[in-house]
Amino acid sequence: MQKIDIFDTTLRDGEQTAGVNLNVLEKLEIAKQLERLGVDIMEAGFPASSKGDFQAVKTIAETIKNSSVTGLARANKRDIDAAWEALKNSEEPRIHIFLATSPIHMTYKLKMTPDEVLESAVSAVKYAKQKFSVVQWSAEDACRSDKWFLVKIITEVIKAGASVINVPDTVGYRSPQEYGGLFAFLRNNVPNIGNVKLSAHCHDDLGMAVANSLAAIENGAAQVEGTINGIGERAGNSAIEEIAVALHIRNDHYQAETRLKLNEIKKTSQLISKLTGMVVPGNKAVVGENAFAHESGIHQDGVLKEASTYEIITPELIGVSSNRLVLGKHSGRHAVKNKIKALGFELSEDKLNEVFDAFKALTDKKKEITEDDLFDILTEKQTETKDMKKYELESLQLQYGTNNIQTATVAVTAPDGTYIEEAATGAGSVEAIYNTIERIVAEPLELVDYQIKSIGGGRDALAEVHVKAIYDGVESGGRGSAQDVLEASAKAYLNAVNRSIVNESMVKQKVNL
Ligand SMILES: CC(=O)SCCNC(=O)CCNC(=O)[C@H](O)C(C)(C)COP(=O)(O)OP(=O)(O)OC[C@H]1O[C@@H](n2cnc3c(N)ncnc32)[C@H](O)[C@@H]1OP(=O)(O)O
Ligand SMILES: CC(C)C(=O)C(=O)O
Ligand SMILES: [Mg+2]
Repeated sequence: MQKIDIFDTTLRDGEQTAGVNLNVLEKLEIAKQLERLGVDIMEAGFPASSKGDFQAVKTIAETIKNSSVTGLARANKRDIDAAWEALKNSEEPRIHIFLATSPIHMTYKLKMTPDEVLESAVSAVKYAKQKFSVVQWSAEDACRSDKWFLVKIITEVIKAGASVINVPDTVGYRSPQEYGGLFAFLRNNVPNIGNVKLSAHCHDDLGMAVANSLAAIENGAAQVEGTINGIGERAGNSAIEEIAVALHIRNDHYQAETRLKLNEIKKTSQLISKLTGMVVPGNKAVVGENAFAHESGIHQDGVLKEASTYEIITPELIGVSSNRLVLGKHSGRHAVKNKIKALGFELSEDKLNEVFDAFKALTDKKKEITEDDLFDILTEKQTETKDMKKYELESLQLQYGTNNIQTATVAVTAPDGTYIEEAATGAGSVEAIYNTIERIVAEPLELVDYQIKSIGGGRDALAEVHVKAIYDGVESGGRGSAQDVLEASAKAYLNAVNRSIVNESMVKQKVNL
């Protein structure tokens, strides 16, 4: 099994993400977590770029013991000196010098000839080698460079003292086949390539960063660079967690491994998302909120029977406690039944069908059905008195205006089966509804208490209303839940009426006995 070094650049290339700016303490916290994750090398920043970054790299270099710490430098003495001052007290002082080698960058950005670039790279590496035990050199924009020029400059910087050669796809331009091919080409054509480690550094402009990094490994890269959650300049860098998990899950194919503690991945991802403000998309591979969530009935059924039917990665592998079966529009009976059991309910097949129907009806109104929603359906279904005829809400309509008297129109089916529709007004919407219901029901009705709360969280949470009312001289509690507070209010009031009717009839039955 080949060992692949993980070079994490979350604190340097990751921090180059537009809008991200980490202070020293935030960088230090991330560095400690990267050390716990077990990255081999962390690039803590670019010491010459600012006082803050210099201080961050120095603090991290002096704190972290179980990962090597490095810093970026341009090919000039000032940057190399700044890097040395920041890194000299680290366990293994290591510098990362870069210089662009592509015609586009040399001509327009550096305004240097290839010979000047070669000379500058060699003298920077020689200078750095007098101070640092490990010098890494990167050919910026290597993938748009002339490959024979790459051979020439890499040969010379190795002679000058570089022990790691990085071949970045700076603008995410290459396909996996091409990028892997470039590594094979360099291995075959740079005479002293055997003296160094080859490193891959990919960007995600065309969505191929991770695939390219894996292709580099297949063609001799012994180090891969990237960031957690794939953050970074423009479309970002290779996501380290994806590379590491791919190597682990497909080690039959890659025959390579890292020393990362994979069960620290989720925590690391969450910390970095929190401190950078870069939200991880739900469908992101490995660390997305939905990476272990199943919504559709056929998948949920499969996962309940055997998780590996639809999971190639176990949640525990990356430090997530369990998968999630999300109850929603696409869920089937198996998953609902499983959740009902987990909530402690034993239902007959008939009751299960009723609950399932109510569940499906709710999915037309709500995206995700929470445990609280299901519990609400279950308690409603378990406690309803089926054999008793009662008032049922058919429709509710409100006319509302901030400075108006409110008007409600309520339609119900009465216990004798007749359809009744009434309208009434009130100072508020609930009062208008309750005045209308009082007109509908046969006996006098009086509201004693009204309370409302939400079931679960979120904007689409169900509303639950509890009332106390006296109907025909009998006091009863009533409850109603619905996504709309006014519908829940109407249901609760009618429920109180129905329960008074039931209570009254039970008392009568006892008297008759
Ligand atoms: C591919 C990458 O990710 S490379 C890393 C990119 N990261 C960053 O740029 C983040 C930090 N950068 C900064 O804070 C600033 O750019 C600094 C402090 C480094 C430099 O700032 P300034 O001196 O104002 O220069 P500015 O950024 O405008 O221009 C860059 C200069 O460096 C030169 N340069 C670029 N790369 C290199 C290199 N590898 N070696 C030497 N010089 C270089 C450019 O040609 C340009 O030189 P010029 O001023 O003679 O035209
Ligand atoms: C500094 C270099 C390695 C870089 O980030 C790139 O080329 O993308
Ligand atoms: Mg980069």
